Amino acid sequence: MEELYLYNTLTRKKEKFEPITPGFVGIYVCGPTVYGHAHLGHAKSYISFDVIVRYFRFLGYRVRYVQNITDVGHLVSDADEGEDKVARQARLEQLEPMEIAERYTRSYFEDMDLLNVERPDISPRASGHIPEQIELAQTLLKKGYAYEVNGTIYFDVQKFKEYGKLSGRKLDELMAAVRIEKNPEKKHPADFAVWKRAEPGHIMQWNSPWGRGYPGWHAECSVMSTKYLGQPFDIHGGGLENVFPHHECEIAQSEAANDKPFARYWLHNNMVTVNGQKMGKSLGNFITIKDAVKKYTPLAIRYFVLSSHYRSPLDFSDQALESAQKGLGRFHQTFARLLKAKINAKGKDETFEKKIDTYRQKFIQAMNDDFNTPKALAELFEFLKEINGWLDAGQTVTEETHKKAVQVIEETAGKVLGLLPKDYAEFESKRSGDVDAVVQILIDIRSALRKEKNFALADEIRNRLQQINIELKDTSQGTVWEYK
Ligand SMILES: Nc1ncnc2c1ncn2[C@@H]1O[C@H](COP(=O)(O)OP(=O)(O)OP(=O)(O)O)[C@@H](O)[C@H]1O
Ligand SMILES: [Zn+2]
Repeated sequence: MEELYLYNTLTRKKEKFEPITPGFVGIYVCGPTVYGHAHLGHAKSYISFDVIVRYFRFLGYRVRYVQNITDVGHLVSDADEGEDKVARQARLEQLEPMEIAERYTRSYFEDMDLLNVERPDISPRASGHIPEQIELAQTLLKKGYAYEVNGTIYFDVQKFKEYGKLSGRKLDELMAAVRIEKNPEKKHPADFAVWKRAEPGHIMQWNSPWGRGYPGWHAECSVMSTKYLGQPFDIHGGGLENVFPHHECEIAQSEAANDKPFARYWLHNNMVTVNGQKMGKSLGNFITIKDAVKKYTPLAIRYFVLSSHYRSPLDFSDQALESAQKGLGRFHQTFARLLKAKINAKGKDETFEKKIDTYRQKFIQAMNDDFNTPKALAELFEFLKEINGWLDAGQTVTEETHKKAVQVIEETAGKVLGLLPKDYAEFESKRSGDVDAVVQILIDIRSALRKEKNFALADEIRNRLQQINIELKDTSQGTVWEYK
């Protein structure tokens, strides 16, 4: 198996990927908080991890991909304060919180399907794992890593010596950095709620050994990842802004509760920005995927995301998306040209086969270097240039080599990057076949008209075809046609 290197936020370096169980990869990625339609920021996160999962599968691993749905517990402020995001939206739309969660979960999957993002293997919901989250709080209390104040269970960060190892933050710095009003219930300002008591009027609440309450935001990811992947598991992913506090807290509570490392590799995607500022629901500077697809094709959005590295920020602009749309258009055009090319010899073309192997290898090399999609795409463009050269006049197009070129594009650009429409090959060959047949009928009628000296009507056929970019050429072998 190829050697794959990935950048691990935990160790701050690129490391060779070694699965915990040979041949298997367990990956957990923080999913959306379902209180609004997904935006282009989400597109970057979930397209990036989709390609990562697809690439592991391409390498031959069996992957279990778990991505949660946050339908409870994510408060308006990441620091345990304010209203629940889903409950707030329910109040605004005058619906049940679970109606909001259901509506936006469906909307999320609709959008991801459009963007050709494969569905995770398991999409667990926070509200479906309340007993597990209560159990986590109980274990932490029993082991002395947590304390109860009036029905809220706080994690005691000072008890967990490694707190800060992911984000590189130190407890005393955190103490100094707290700007928000100090919560008198907490022993240290960085302590966080594993379980919270429900204040009067809080809609989503459950029974617990400490009275009515609801889980803290970080608890769901700790319990749902390990429930389905075991502890430790291979890869934990999410957006960069979740390193602190979310992922730092997940590590603390899971490692404290189970005395085992939590996840081996931590992968974080950078942000989609607008004029340099993070695109976010709370910030109101977002473009929903539903709006974006009114102007750009879903695959152009996907291509836009993959044209920068997942760890690089990506600034949104109409201009950038327009150029992505054009770039992908060129890509599809050449691929269509390859599919439609006339094969004029049997067997293979050794020289071109070598080139195909080289480009396939270069694609793999780029992806093995921390999933470098911009580099992989650049290699594919070079490959397409070569294909154009190969197809240009006078070349022999051999059957086997043609098939191999198509296959390599299908597996790299299609299977791994997801940039080819699902039924592309079928659609293109069927469409070009139909056009061929129809134009041939017109060519035959035109010849008959010319024989009858009805030149006016014959010319009309030619001119009308020209208006739709189909050019007829009268050669010594008869009339042929091509796109202008
Ligand atoms: N602008 C963005 N660029 C890249 N990833 C993002 C962006 N915004 C959110 N994400 C990622 O999408 C995932 C789900 O985010 P979530 O729905 O919980 O919150 P959010 O949309 O960031 O909320 P808000 O926009 O209110 O901050 C997270 O992993 C998050 O890091
Ligand atoms: Zn999470």
